[in-house]
Amino acid sequence: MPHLHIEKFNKLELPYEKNGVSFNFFAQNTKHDDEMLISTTVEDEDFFLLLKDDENKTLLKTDKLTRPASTQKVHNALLTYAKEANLKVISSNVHTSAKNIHLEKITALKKIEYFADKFPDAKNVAIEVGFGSGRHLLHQAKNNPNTLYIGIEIHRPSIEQVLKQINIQELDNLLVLDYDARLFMELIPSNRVGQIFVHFPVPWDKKPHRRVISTSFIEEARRVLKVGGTLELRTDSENYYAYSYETFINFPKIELNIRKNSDIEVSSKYEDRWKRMEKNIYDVTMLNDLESEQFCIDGDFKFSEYNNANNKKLLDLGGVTKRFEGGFIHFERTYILEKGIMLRVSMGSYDRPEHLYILISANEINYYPSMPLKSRSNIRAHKILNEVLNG
Ligand SMILES: C[S@@+](CC[C@H](N)C(=O)[O-])C[C@H]1O[C@@H](n2cnc3c(N)ncnc32)[C@H](O)[C@@H]1O
Repeated sequence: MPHLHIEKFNKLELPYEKNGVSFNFFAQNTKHDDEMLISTTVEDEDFFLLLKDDENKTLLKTDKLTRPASTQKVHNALLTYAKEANLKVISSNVHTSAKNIHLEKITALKKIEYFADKFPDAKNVAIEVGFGSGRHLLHQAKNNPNTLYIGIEIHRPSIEQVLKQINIQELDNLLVLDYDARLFMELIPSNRVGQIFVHFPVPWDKKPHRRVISTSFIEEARRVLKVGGTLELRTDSENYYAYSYETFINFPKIELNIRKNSDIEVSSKYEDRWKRMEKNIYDVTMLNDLESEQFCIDGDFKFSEYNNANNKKLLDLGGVTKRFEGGFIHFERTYILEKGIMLRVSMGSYDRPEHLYILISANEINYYPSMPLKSRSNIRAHKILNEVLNG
């Protein structure tokens, strides 16, 4: 992750704007004096830079939760802050090198709002979850020009690598999304997708709640797949295979096809490695035979009339969790701003929570940098949040 180790931090007078980078406000962690966030905007994208003490040095990097997909924006923000605030940089992995021309004219990288506003109306849609090096995804897109591929990944270097290839290979039927695929599923209209690929997902043997395959993922897959559409899991992990098989077979009615050590058209980097190690490879393909109802999630993320008299009291929320059936809202951290406070929360369902900030000023409350995804559990968590803020 891009970062600068600096000798001593200097505060700029905010707001401050230079070279298309705006620094808007500071947010000081109330529990940890050594942690501060700097709200930053680059080309309409809002995110935080994070300032933190690190073994006698000070570290300036991006906040994991809000960092933008483009590392170029992060580099620009870090270098601009360092220069404008006269920071003495001890060490850095941020390069001032020439821009990567392949990443300059990116149109394939979409934000979650792009899909939330209006899901693409292409006739054939296929999705790959966790495409990694992208070999399979790029191969599919190149060989099926009439299908729109949506690749979802959370690992930035993989995303940049694939964006570069999309540009080089001039593919116009491949979109990339930097997001948790488990949350993305709820945005897809019913009966729209022909194929969902989950190839070599991280097994998460010690943290099974982080696995992509789960009962709710399969439920959503069945809803979004067309009749005849498939969800294809390919894994080298016997544990993951056994766990997934059990999860699939627990459905009262399901059609599965199971194969062992069968080759597919293109072998991914992971697959090559496992094959060299002579590991077995398992495929579980679920064929969807259900026509699902269109679904509509009622509710919104409006905040009710807010009485700021309780403002400071909200700082006591740090560490508090409110639960409801199927979900929760947890107040992770609290911050003091010059004009208000900020809360960092995780909310939604247990197996795919969303992490967000909430800015609370004298008479306004907003999610930052963007709204939660419109899922049932997020709507319910938001209701509880409203009650807590006004309680
Ligand atoms: C073991 S790699 C496999 C990559 C690729 N499919 C292959 O076969 O080479 C798993 C990938 O899934 C991504 N990933 C894990 N959880 C994810 C999630 N919830 N949403 C999207 N991508 C995810 C990881 O970042 C990683 O790149």
